[in-house]
Amino acid sequence: MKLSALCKAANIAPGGAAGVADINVTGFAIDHRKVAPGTVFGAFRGAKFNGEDFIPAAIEAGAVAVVAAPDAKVEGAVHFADAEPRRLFARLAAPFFTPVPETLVAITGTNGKTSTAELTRQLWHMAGQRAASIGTLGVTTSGESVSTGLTTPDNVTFQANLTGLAREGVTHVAYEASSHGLSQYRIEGPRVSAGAFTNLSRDHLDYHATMEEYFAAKMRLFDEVVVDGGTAVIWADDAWSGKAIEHAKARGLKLFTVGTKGEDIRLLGRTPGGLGQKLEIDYLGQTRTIDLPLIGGYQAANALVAAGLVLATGGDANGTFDAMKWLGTVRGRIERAAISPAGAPIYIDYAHTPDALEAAIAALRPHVAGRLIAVFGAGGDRDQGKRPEMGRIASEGADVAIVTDDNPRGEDPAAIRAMVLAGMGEGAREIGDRRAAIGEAIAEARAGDVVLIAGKGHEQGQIIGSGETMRVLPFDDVTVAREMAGTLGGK
Ligand SMILES: CC(=O)N[C@H]1[C@@H](OP(=O)(O)OP(=O)(O)OC[C@H]2O[C@@H](n3ccc(=O)[nH]c3=O)[C@H](O)[C@@H]2O)O[C@H](CO)[C@@H](O)[C@@H]1O[C@H](C)C(=O)N[C@@H](C)C(=O)N[C@H](CCC(=O)O)C(=O)O
Ligand SMILES: Nc1ncnc2c1ncn2[C@@H]1O[C@H](COP(=O)(O)OP(=O)(O)OP(=O)(O)O)[C@@H](O)[C@H]1O
Ligand SMILES: N[C@H](CCC[C@H](N)C(=O)O)C(=O)O
Ligand SMILES: [Mg+2]
Repeated sequence: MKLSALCKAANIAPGGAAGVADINVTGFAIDHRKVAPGTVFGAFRGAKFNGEDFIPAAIEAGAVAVVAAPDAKVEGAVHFADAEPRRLFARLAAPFFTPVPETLVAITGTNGKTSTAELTRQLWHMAGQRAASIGTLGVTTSGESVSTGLTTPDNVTFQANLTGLAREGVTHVAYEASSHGLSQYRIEGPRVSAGAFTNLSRDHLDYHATMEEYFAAKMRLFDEVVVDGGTAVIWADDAWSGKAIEHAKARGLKLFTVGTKGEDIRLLGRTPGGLGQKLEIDYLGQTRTIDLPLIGGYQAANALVAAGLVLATGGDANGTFDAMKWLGTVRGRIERAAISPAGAPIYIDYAHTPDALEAAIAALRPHVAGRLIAVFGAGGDRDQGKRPEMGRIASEGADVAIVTDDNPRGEDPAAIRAMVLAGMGEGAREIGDRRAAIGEAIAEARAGDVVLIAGKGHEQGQIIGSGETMRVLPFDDVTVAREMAGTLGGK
């Protein structure tokens, strides 16, 4: 594709550079090691590196244009200059990455992005659409799931994935917009019909200075990313929902609110059952009952937001609400892994924030006749302030709380556990080795008890060390829970 055609399609002036018309563009890269002849290179100032340092090497490798800050030094290639080069790069790349699926929706919020994206995909699939989700679980279609390593992949991977999916015939994609992804313009480019906000609570305060800054990063979804005239689907029951609604209104988006305070899908009642729950909702003045085969108030919220996204993008109401009774468990989100020898169910959940841990405990509480035994930890090289809060929530909410390791990364695991334990009352237990901690919880469980293993969900490894010494030791909570239950005589 000619660079001039890209500029025209993206409505970008190439800054008076001569010869743009004749330049052939063969691809886009943000890492100079991926530059080939004909590539447009995005040189960004990052947390670890200054991409501008690699401009000469990128040009040497054949970059024909460089998107970078105005004061970057670009010699021997066209310089697309902008104070926000990541955004300009995404816009310039968008016409290159075609086709794209017709219907794109993005989900932001501290917790519930993966679940909502995946449940949206399932609802579309059941409505006969070719659908995919992109997020923490990777790129998921009805046939397979391929990991990308990040929740929100970099912009080139993201746009290339969308084109790949469209070529396979996928027309509908729901994807997660993490705050890192939003603040780094990783998901900019294609046309996004609707955005959803699930909730906001403490996380990532190592990356964002304050909760307000963290919220502002998320609100770029409504302020800038969703297309003019698109829809904002908002979970209305969160403390930050009112502010999210203000952003959507200020931008002139259509509002679709969901929850007990929702105006579009109003949750009237929720009754937990054995393996699921009954939801009573009001939609357009009509009361409906939904048999949701997932447990927990949090998963009810995510399923209803997913339904909101489907309806906001043209889905049929009767079909969508009916299909909710067939929704499948999202991998690692209140997923039942095994039954202990004494008959206690063992659930795996991805709760790695205080609010999520509270939600996971609340999800299981109605199913506990005896004691709730929780095994949990906090990740290394991440927000430290959340650790004692997680400790407090586990010791208040669970009957037995065992602190263990969860991806210590570059930190001393014992020091992380000590910070978690600082928030816990008497009786807190500490077993660093995750396998041993899971084993102890399962061995201890009696009939009527429920075991919760929180923090790693779908993850397949324990990350130990950082930089050159980083190792990922294979570890899967579901497998370990089954092995431990099996060894002890459960199933
Ligand atoms: C803090 C953060 O988000 N970092 C991500 C970000 O880095 P950055 O833009 O700051 O880049 P950098 O590494 O400083 O490098 C600057 C630029 O130089 C380029 N470069 C760098 C080295 C080189 O040799 N050549 C070269 O061209 C890089 O490609 C980059 O464009 O962009 C990189 C390229 O896409 C990511 O790999 C990197 O993710 C790191 C590994 C990471 O751990 N990110 C986590 C925190 C993250 O993003 N998590 C979120 C949220 C999770 C959640 O949902 O809670 C996620 O979306 O996954
Ligand atoms: N709507 C919700 N409200 C409160 N907690 C939730 C909600 N949805 C999920 N959770 C909790 O958060 C955990 C992670 O859920 P999920 O993976 O869907 O969120 P996420 O936003 O994608 O997380 P991440 O930022 O790590 O990608 C769940 O296992 C659960 O404990
Ligand atoms: N997207 C989150 C995942 C955390 C998962 C948890 N197991 C941990 O390692 O803290 C993060 O990178 O902060
Ligand atoms: Mg996620």
